[in-house]
Amino acid sequence: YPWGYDGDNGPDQWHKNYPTAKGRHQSPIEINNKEVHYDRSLLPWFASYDPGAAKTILNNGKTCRVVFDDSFDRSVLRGGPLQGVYRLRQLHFHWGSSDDHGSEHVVNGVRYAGELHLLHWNPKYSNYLDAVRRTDGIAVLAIFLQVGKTPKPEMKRILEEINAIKTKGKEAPFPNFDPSILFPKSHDYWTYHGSFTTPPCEECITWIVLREPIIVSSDQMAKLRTLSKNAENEPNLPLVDNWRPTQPRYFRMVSASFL
Ligand SMILES: NS(=O)(=O)c1nccs1
Ligand SMILES: [Zn+2]
Repeated sequence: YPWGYDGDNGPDQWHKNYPTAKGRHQSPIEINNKEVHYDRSLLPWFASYDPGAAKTILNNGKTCRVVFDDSFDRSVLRGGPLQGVYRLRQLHFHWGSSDDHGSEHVVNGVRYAGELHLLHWNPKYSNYLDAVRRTDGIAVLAIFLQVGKTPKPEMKRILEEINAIKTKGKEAPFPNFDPSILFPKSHDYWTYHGSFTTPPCEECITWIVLREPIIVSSDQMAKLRTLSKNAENEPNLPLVDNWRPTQPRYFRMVSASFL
């Protein structure tokens, strides 16, 4: 079923074809200091990524995604709230139509210009599709994009490829890339149990949301907005505002790794 982010197939309608979208463990959520619980037993998280695992970059009409070889424990995330290692499968972005919004998670009322998601799956399950059916199947590391004067040079590599994947379905080789170069200095994080922020919205994700945003320039955000959600031979529809509004937290605890 075609779902999207606006009008009749937007986030408020997703539940009609994807009933889980109205579940009790949906993402994204608002993270408010007053409701966060500092958990001193939370461990630091570690990413050990092999640059050689990077394969391609693509525009799927919904986001810009970089895909990695996840056929063995080649690029993994471990520690933090996680048991064992989780395999890096892909990274992608969410962004707005202007710099004052675009992130999915909202921190103390602050919306960032965008949000980077690095998706990992638990290899204790036989494959990715099996992992998305398990509450501990997926781990997503989320990093906010904040607009500032001194852009992160490491974002350049991804943005240089944008011209090759302008329209839906376009894909380009993206070899030799270690996404940990995009990480901010601090590894402080919040963590909670939630879902995919896109349909079918399975509730299988341990979210690890970094407190420190990475700084991108307004031009870099504008570059992302030059992507189109239509295919090459269709009328141009800018790919912008591909973020889901925050969902009810219900009885979930958001834990912080920092005081
Ligand atoms: N935005 S997300 O990381 O929850 C995601 N949706 C589909 C694949 S990965
Ligand atoms: Zn995402």
